Amino acid sequence: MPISPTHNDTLAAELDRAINNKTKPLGSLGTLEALARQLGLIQNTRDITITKPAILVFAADHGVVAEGISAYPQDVTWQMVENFLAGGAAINVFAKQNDCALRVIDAGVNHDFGPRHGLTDRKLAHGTRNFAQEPAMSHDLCQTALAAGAALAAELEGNVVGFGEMGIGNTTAAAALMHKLTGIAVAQCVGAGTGLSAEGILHKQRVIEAAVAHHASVTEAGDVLATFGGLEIAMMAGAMLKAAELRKVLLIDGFIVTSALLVAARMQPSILDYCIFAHCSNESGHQQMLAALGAKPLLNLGLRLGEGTGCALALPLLHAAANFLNQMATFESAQVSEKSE
Ligand SMILES: Cc1cc2ncn([C@H]3O[C@H](COP(=O)(O)O)[C@@H](O)[C@H]3O)c2cc1C
Ligand SMILES: O=C(O)c1cccnc1
Repeated sequence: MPISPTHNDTLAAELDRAINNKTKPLGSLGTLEALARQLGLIQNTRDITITKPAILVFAADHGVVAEGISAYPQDVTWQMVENFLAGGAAINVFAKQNDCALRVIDAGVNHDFGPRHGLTDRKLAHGTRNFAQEPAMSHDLCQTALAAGAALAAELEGNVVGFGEMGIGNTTAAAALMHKLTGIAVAQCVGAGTGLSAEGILHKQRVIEAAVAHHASVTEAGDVLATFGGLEIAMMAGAMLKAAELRKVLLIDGFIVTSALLVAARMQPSILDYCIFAHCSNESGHQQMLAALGAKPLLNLGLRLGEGTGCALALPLLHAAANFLNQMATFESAQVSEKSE
């Protein structure tokens, strides 16, 4: 199903009028005003609501770790999934703090968890293949991941969904996707990830450069995703597309989540109307990736973690935007004098 653009001149004018009539100098709530307007357009109403926000954290492993492109071993992926289930990760803390539901999805972790309370098992493989040598996924596997993500988004009860991820090596996949989908040089797409040295970053760059040369003929977004992506990235892209189709608000986290959106936006550009960019990550490359999407992030906290942490931290700003529009008095109702010149 196509994603409808949110453009609506009549509603936009109504929202602007409602925002401007609040007891404050014109424009003085800055970015919150733009946010309220966007929420109204997404929800197609002047009465915006934030109900049952949830963050979906997609986890999967990456064959490209065999090239030595991460500062941490692959086992950290499943160990962190255990940590999510035990409530001990940063995303658990921030989601709880902001009354946000959390759902952890095994999209393709290289570990057998067995049936586990709190883990949504959508495992499609024990990780992807090493894209330095062969495509990460077959076309069919990638399509299955997109469809599984869409099915998860269709189950959401709330109207705001944040996206997070866990997968050692996934900044390498995300950088390759960024290069292929924006044309920005690989050197500007790579960063330290979990903390590579300058030498490590250069090696990561060389690995990606060799891989993109190896797969030079791949250009279509779905093929780029299958060749360089991860199962968590593909499942996220599928969930994003379906969530936007269902007119949910999409909260976009850091470098890896934004790379999934790059893919989704290539498939359906109108998805961008539904996206709120939580923050600009410290992963070098994220700023340019956001610029390529014309995105203005809400926060700039120097985060470089992922897991959806930026989404959880930005959620109070969405509440603030909804609350000021719904609860502030107008000049008329509060009998406050309007601007005199
Ligand atoms: C303990 C730990 C917790 C994390 N939580 C998220 N990531 C983040 O780091 C990984 C990407 O970095 P790279 O591409 O360099 O491997 C992803 O799993 C991401 O979510 C973590 C990484 C570690 C080590
Ligand atoms: O921006 C992110 O999401 C990010 C950056 C570094 C490592 N993991 C995640």
